[in-house]
Amino acid sequence: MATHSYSILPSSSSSSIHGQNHQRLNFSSYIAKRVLPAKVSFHSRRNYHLNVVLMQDVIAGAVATPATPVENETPFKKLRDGFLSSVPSTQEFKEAASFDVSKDESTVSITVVGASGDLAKKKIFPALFALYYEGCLPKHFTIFGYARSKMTDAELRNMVSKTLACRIDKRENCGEKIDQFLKRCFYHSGQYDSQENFAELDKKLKEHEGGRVSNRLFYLSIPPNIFIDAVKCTSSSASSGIGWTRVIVEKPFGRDSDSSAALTKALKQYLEEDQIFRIDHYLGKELVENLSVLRFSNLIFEPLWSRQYIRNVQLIFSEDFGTEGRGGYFDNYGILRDIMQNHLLQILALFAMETPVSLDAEDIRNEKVKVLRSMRPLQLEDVVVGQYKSHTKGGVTYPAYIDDNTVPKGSLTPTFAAAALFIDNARWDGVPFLMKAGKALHKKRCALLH
Ligand SMILES: NC(=O)C1=CN([C@@H]2O[C@H](COP(=O)(O)OP(=O)(O)OC[C@H]3O[C@@H](n4cnc5c(N)ncnc54)[C@H](OP(=O)(O)O)[C@@H]3O)[C@@H](O)[C@H]2O)C=CC1
Ligand SMILES: O=C1O[C@H](COP(=O)(O)O)[C@@H](O)[C@H](O)[C@H]1O
Repeated sequence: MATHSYSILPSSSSSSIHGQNHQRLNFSSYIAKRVLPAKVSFHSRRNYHLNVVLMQDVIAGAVATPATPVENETPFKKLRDGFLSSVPSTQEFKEAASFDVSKDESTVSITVVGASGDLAKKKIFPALFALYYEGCLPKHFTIFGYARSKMTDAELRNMVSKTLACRIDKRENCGEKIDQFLKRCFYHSGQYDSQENFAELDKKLKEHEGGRVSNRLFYLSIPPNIFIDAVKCTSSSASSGIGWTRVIVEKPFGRDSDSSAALTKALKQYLEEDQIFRIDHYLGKELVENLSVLRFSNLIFEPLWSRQYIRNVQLIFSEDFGTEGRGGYFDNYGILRDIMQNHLLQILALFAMETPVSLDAEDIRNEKVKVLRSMRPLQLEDVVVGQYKSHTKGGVTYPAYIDDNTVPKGSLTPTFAAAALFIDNARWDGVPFLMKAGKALHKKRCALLH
């Protein structure tokens, strides 16, 4: 396990956090169960958290059940029932996607832009395989990896195969399924700003689509500073002529408020809003989904969920590994923009928000926005930043952040940050929300303590 020492960086290299609330698509642990098929809408039927299976057990067991309250048909009860009933089955996902796996003759082509990278390997390909394994992809689908790195189809398949596992309940025919899935995976090497390279991709996609109605999904698994180039080329040279074209945009959505607004404006030049899907995968984690169920499904929690009973709230993210070749992305953003401004801030907003009017995505978003607007601007004296140094333990030497050859020499980008945030409203007045996030720490964990 890598245990690095940290150097504290000068305060000039720290950033203030401006709460933004762009993400709206929840993936279930990166298993985008409602993402892909023909005619599919990215908005779930219930419009909100879908993957809440384990919470029912918690509610039934581990979490104290209060004396049975008198249950009138109150808005709270409706909301609670909404949360409790939001346990989808695979069948429900298929229905939500409104496609028939066996009959639909349209195609879905999924292009993972940045396929050579960390996110693609660790999460996107495994998630796509999980969808395939569960029968949630339509009959005709193709997956293309796209990146600058040179790779053959066979090399991509080899890379992807190392990350696939049958994590789902039934493990029958797993090997066979993996082989079938890999046969649907292809690779095209190109620049992110080359219309010509995207036109070549378009040609290959058309060959696979075979003249059917073709729906295309582009997953931008690349650093945000190249989103616009990629979207521009996608839109001009590789969008679908006879079907929908959609783009998934990763976080961080810009570097600050201005660049975020500029990114939105630029995306709108090439895409309609309903083609853009902004993602924060922490919203699909069980911990996060369970949070809302726990809170809004139990009457006992409501009176306890405030400054009267909570002294502080801690949001902790730590990883026991460093950047490991991701400097090309990470060094431009640092831990504040990589983790705090999006993942931890989303959790904070969900934790602190008032009860939404309904489970509708807009109602939940509105409550989250109110929390963010009530937040006090972060003061420099309430932030500490640091960067991991080299460390030797048990004869093993772990590299410093700046030893990663993808990190620019002398970089001061923070890989660790801790901050105290405050929400100036009646519920949370005076309660510090303490965020801590770091790479190359003692252990991998994400925790919410209060
Ligand atoms: N890694 C993760 O677990 C997660 C990442 N994300 C988000 O996904 C996106 C990609 O992250 P991740 O995969 O980790 O990053 P990587 O550093 O692995 O970059 C992905 C790919 O983008 C290309 N690339 C990297 N840096 C540059 C650059 N400066 N200019 C042009 N191309 C570049 C590389 O492909 P090539 O050189 O072959 O073109 C690389 O393989 C980020 O927005 C990140 O926030 C979100 C959730 C989790
Ligand atoms: O968004 C990101 O998340 C991962 C951590 O995700 P997890 O689901 O494995 O906890 C992080 O490694 C990466 O730096 C960041 O971009």
